[in-house]
Amino acid sequence: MTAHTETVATGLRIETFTVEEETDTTAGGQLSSWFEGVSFGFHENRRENEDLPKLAEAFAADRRTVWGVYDEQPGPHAWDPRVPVATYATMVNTLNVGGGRLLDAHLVTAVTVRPTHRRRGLLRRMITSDLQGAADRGLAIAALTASEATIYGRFGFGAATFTTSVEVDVRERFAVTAPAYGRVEVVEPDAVVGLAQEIFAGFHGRSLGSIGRQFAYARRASGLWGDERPQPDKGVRTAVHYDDDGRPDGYVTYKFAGWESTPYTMRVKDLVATSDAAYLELWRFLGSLDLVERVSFNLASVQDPLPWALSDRRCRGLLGEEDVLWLRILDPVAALRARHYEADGSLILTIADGLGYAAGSFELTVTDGVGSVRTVDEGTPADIALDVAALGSIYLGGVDARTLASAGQIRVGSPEGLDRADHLFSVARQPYCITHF
Ligand SMILES: CC(=O)SCCNC(=O)CCNC(=O)[C@H](O)C(C)(C)COP(=O)(O)OP(=O)(O)OC[C@H]1O[C@@H](n2cnc3c(N)ncnc32)[C@H](O)[C@@H]1OP(=O)(O)O
Repeated sequence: MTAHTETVATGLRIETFTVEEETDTTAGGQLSSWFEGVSFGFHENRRENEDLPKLAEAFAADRRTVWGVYDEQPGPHAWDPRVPVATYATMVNTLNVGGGRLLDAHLVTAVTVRPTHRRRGLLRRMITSDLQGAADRGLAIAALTASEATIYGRFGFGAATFTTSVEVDVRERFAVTAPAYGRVEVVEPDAVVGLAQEIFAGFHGRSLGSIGRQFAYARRASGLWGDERPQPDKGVRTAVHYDDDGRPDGYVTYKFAGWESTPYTMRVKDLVATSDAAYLELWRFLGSLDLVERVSFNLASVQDPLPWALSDRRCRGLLGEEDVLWLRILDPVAALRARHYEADGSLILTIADGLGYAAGSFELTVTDGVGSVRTVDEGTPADIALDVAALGSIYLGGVDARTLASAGQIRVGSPEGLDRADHLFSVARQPYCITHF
């Protein structure tokens, strides 16, 4: 259902619409054509018409708003003008901001601009208009996962959470030393969806930096849906760990890389645990898979306990680190108030924001882990001065203020002020987001 249409440049029309259960999913319809645009932008296969109803159901459940830019003056033989030359989508889900607090965040996804229309300001047009709308609706934070690290800083987003890619040698020398508990069951895909949602909810509530998952996630994790299409991926298997009282406290879904791929490798698709102990039990299970020599996992925490729980820590090889969540603070007062703090103190910070939303000087005072924020006069000497993108990076504690000061991203009023900034924003457990959207 189209909510809004606007001409953005000569011959270019922007349309935003929401997806509902009754949305037309036939080939050539608005939604089907929009998916064609997204698939083109990410170099994926064309969509199968039969998949559309399931994708529409997922988008309706997520309450997504979808944007398309249409070329009204296509050249001769140009592709179907119903297929947008630029796409964009948003939804709201929760971000764990520490201490078990969940804050609604504005999530941006499916951003593409056709090569024939790139670098003419279409992304800028969509994202600035969208961020304004999110700010108007009172959302304090926007978030995305970025295809390239060079795109979103200019719009005020900073990299905020990180994961590591690991490869674990699970041959004879692999052994988890932590005491064993509970039991593992292999579970059928149909049962996985509910279990995955339940276990993820437990993880989400206790994990700083976690983003709530969209409708399709549990289906993809279980193999009911494949990565490319909402059709079963019959190679995906799931094991669920139950604690000593029979409560599910973790699951892992995995897929064999094939007999041609040596060493024989099992790829973890999704691994969610509600406690460190359950996490290690799932690794004990993965290490017990016969005929498998290596297990790969690309969403491990940067503070992964696994090597410390192995009798031979060198079984676990570190391949690299990736940024996951990028945050854009839209309302610094609301965002800084919402966050849980592990230390008390006060700080004056001056924020620069090219788009204006977060610009100003603020005093943050934390008492018993709860922040209160007030605006202060512009001339007030600041302890730290930073761009809103740098604030997004330190907001969850994924990088400390000192590191950003060393990198020239934070200007320091006094060494003591930097100490306080470090103290206030630091976290014992690094933020950990295992949701891509
Ligand atoms: C949240 C997500 O969905 S992440 C996925 C992002 N999408 C992709 O990676 C798919 C492939 N790429 C694309 O579709 C496009 O190149 C996009 C969406 C990245 C950029 O769209 P465009 O319409 O070309 O961007 P636009 O013209 O508005 O550029 C805005 C600014 O960003 C800069 N920019 C755009 N893309 C990039 C890039 N890939 N790397 C560095 N800078 C970029 C432009 O130079 C411009 O800078 P300026 O305003 O400071 O001069």
